[in-house]
Amino acid sequence: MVYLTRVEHFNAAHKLYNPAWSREQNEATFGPCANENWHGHNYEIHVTVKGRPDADTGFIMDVKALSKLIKEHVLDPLDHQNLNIDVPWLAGKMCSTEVLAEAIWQQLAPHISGCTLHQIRLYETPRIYVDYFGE
Ligand SMILES: Nc1nc2c(c(=O)[nH]1)N=C([C@H](O)[C@H](O)COP(=O)(O)OP(=O)(O)OP(=O)(O)O)CN2
Repeated sequence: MVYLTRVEHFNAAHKLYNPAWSREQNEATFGPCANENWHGHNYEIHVTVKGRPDADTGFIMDVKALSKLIKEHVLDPLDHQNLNIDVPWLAGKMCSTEVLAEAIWQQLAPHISGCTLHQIRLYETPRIYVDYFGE
């Protein structure tokens, strides 16, 4: 099995805020990440597919085609958006890195053909990242 990864990036605003909780509970749990007036991140996403290289092309899949799929289904909906407000498929969800990685998988997986989506690695900051394997 061979693993192929495409790295992309997007910028977005969000806050970590549970609307079912009081402001005090949100601030106690999430600290400055609960700031009502939002904060932003330069996210980096690593999308990994797995499969066997095709005998004719040597490709698991054309990585340029993978890049186009990521652009259409992930970057265009998320880049320069407010994750809590602007993205229909995140409506009602907590916008943590974990939840975002799972949601990105759900958006992308149905469009990968000829090989298998293996991993979404999502960096919220250079020091915080999540790996999601679809389970
Ligand atoms: N389990 C999680 N914990 C936290 C998440 C998350 O998505 N999952 N997110 C945050 C915040 O969004 C927060 O903004 C993180 O940014 P920051 O504090 O700047 O992160 P760094 O640790 O990289 O920055 P330092 O300058 O090194 O403190 C919080 N928790």
